Amino acid sequence: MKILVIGAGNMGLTYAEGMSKSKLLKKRNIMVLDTSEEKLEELHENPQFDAFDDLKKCAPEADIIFIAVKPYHAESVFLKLNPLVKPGQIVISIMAGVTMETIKNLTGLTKIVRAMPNLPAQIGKGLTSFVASKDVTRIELLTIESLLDTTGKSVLVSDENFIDASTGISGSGPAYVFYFMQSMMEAALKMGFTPKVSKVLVAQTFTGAIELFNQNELSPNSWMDKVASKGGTTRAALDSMENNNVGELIKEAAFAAFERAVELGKEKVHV
Ligand SMILES: NC(=O)C1=CN([C@@H]2O[C@H](COP(=O)(O)OP(=O)(O)OC[C@H]3O[C@@H](n4cnc5c(N)ncnc54)[C@H](OP(=O)(O)O)[C@@H]3O)[C@@H](O)[C@H]2O)C=CC1
Ligand SMILES: O=C(O)[C@@H]1CCC=N1
Repeated sequence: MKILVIGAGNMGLTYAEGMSKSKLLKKRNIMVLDTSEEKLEELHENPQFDAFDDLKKCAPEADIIFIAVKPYHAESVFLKLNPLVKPGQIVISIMAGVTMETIKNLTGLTKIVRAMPNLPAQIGKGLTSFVASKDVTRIELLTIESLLDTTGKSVLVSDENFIDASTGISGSGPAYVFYFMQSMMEAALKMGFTPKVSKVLVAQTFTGAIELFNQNELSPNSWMDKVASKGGTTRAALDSMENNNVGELIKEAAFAAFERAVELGKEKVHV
């Protein structure tokens, strides 16, 4: 099996590196294509991959074409791929919003997987939701799941709408966590801690809370109750958040990302 990754940015390279460790692949069966001179220079020095700047030289060879360019480059890539592909090739797209229908119409391929990963994939702690067109067989789906799992966990969803929805939760979600961290670090600095100590206070608090949360089935609300003493400091903070509607604003933000993913799917992408 040969895989072509188009777009060697944050996510494309992460997946290329993850998949190259898969037992399903023989050595050097990952081809990577990018348009940036700088990226190509780095890729040529990487012994794990074969690097390309021309689709004609690699697209016909691939069993799986993994597309990781920005959504506004999607159409240009699809139109260049169209005359080069052959039936039976599988496209996996991780581009936010770009629909399976667009991919099918513009590439002419019918075995399509739309996936939504997130940035912690870079350290093997990612979450990828994915959905497949009906032409993808059960065995192919198992192969794809195993490839996606090289960067963390995956969740197969029943409907494409859940890919846009999961973009609002897990795809964009790491940025919401960083937003919260940033605010807590700014508060720590304002209280007089050094940047170094502020970082440790915040990072270890997040790590500890997540590890506790993952230990059992308790809800976040139940964990909040364990931290908050009646009339104490945590209650003061949680009341302040409630009074300022922080919870509702976070939900609104997640829906803004979901809606933006749907919108991206309707926008005409640039050629
Ligand atoms: N970053 C994230 O957390 C997540 C991103 N995604 C999705 O992943 C996709 C990639 O995002 P990300 O990795 O952050 O983006 P990057 O900009 O880091 O990577 C995209 C790469 O593709 C290159 N490129 C542009 N046009 C072409 C082309 N025609 N052929 C080949 N390569 C091309 C870019 O080169 P150049 O820089 O020169 O333009 C760049 O190296 C996006 O569609 C995004 O929606 C999904 C989930 C999470
Ligand atoms: O911001 C974006 O559009 C991409 C998709 C999810 C995370 N990053």
